[in-house]
Amino acid sequence: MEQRIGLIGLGNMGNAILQGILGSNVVPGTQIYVYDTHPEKGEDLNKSDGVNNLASARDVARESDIVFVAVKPNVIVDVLNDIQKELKKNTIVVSIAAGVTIKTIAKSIGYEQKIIRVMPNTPALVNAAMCSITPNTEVTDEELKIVQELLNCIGETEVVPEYLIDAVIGASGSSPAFVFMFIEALADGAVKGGLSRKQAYKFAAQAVMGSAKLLLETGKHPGELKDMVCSPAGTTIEGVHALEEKGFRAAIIDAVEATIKKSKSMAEN
Ligand SMILES: NC(=O)C1=CN([C@@H]2O[C@H](COP(=O)(O)OP(=O)(O)OC[C@H]3O[C@@H](n4cnc5c(N)ncnc54)[C@H](O)[C@@H]3O)[C@@H](O)[C@H]2O)C=CC1
Ligand SMILES: O=C(O)[C@@H]1CCC=N1
Repeated sequence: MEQRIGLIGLGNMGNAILQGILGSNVVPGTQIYVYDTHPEKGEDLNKSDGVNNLASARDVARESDIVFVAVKPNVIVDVLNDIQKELKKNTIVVSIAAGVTIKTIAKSIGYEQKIIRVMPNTPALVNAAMCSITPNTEVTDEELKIVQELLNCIGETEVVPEYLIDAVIGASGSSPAFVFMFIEALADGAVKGGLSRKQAYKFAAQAVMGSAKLLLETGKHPGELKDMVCSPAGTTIEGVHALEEKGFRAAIIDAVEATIKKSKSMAEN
């Protein structure tokens, strides 16, 4: 890929995107420009991968054709206002901030700028992210494909209209936290049954990963896959009953709904 890539913010997500791109060799390190207010985050990269660790967000914006802005939602507007003058007409600005709309971004950098909102998740750290992608009307199909190709370095992508990003946050942006709580609870139960903590995490995590893989690869309905586990008068149906009694599904739907509500309220502010 000939585009020069910028990354502003090298925290959990910025660093995951950077490592994914570097690992895939889609773009060489020398064609990547980064800035974080903690410059030490980019220093080692500079030495080992040739990544350009620059002195300001403005410098990154000036050098890049595609700029990923991976800072927290409460600072993104300041960063966008800061870099606005350095953007070229064709520079694509990619925001991964939760609850920050394309309109808010455009207000800072101009309504004619090419903008893409992406909602990734932390499995990006192991190249297993699920990312939604939403371009504004200035982005061409070819440009969208280029950004999709970059994001494929960290996982899977789906294009969605902007009004559905809140739901994506519930389903995949925030949900890794819920899944980790589930794995922790499964392991706690297994430890109660006598399994060592270390083995309990391995059994529980592998079961979650394997189940997700089974669903994705077979395309079967989750209910059908659940039924395949439940032998008549067996062990699993006892556990299913216990979960239903405790309102397991309703608790998860409530959690996703709470996430969506918060995301919408952030967008309104
Ligand atoms: N953590 C997650 O699971 C997900 C986060 N996001 C979004 O990703 C964005 C970043 O989140 P994280 O990586 O988790 O946060 P983080 O706190 O790990 O990283 C933010 C980074 O930005 C740097 N930074 C702060 N102000 C800056 C500035 N003015 N210029 C340059 N760098 C600056 C910080 O030093 C830090 O390294 C947020 O907007 C969040 O909504 C989206 C999906 C999932
Ligand atoms: O909690 C948050 O706001 C971010 C967005 C999605 C996951 N983490």
